[in-house]
Amino acid sequence: MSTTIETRYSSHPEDFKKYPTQEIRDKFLIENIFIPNQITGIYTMEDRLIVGGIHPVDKPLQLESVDQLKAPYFLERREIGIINVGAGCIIDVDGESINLGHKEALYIGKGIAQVTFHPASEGETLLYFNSAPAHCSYPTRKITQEDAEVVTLGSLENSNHRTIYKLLVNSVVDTCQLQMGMTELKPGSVWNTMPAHVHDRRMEAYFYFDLKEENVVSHYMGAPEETRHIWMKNHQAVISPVWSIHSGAGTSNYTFIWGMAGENMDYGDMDMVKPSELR
Ligand SMILES: O=C(O)C(=O)C[C@H](O)C(=O)CO
Ligand SMILES: [Zn+2]
Repeated sequence: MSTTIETRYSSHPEDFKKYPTQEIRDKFLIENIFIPNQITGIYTMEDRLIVGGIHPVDKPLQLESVDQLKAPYFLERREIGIINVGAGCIIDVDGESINLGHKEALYIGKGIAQVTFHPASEGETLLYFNSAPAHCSYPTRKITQEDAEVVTLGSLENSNHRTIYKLLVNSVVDTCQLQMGMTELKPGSVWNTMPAHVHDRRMEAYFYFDLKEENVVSHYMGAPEETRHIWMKNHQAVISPVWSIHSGAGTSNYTFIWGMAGENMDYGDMDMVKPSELR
């Protein structure tokens, strides 16, 4: 088996307040996203999102069903969004070969039985993915940065100047409940998602990359009135339950992928929190 998925259960916001550092890390941080010649991930009970990585090195990897799904194939009742954070590579989707470049996204809908990831001919193959339960089949689509809905937010003065590429959102592609995109911080800016927000309608996962070995991100989570932080490195992901803010400050700029699943498909549906209200 080259596909291994670990289950993580949900946490109550009142219990979360009592967690020591290691328990917060064990329950929310995903430290090892890329394992050579493996497809690995976490099946979180937060909206049943699967968060993972695909890292073929010297052989193609096939997306296989896992025990948690009790399904003949992975996408029998699911959709998946994949964002390439490594070298350009080929993905076979039901016999069609798709070339996916760096920072491009691929949406594959429910009902696709055969998905194979090939190692890049040059450079590392690093594919980050989110997968959510799906009620109907939408067509497979590659989404480039040119196809994305792009917004630039923040300012250098507030250390939060960043460009948001909305890749898998309902103005760009049809999905059942998955939304994904990528936010690039400009040099000199370190804060993402500040002012912070929550959205009871959708959980979220963040994956940090483009971060040099010596740099880290302090990711903030928890209810706005009682936050905690998790120190994160390059190529690590974090689960954000619906009651939690999700924001971070790095020791340099960086890029991150956000992905959401849940009740609605409205990217802008956020309950904003003023920086002065955070505790
Ligand atoms: O930097 C930001 O702000 C974001 O990227 C916010 C995320 O897209 C998000 O949290 C969407 O709900
Ligand atoms: Zn959010």
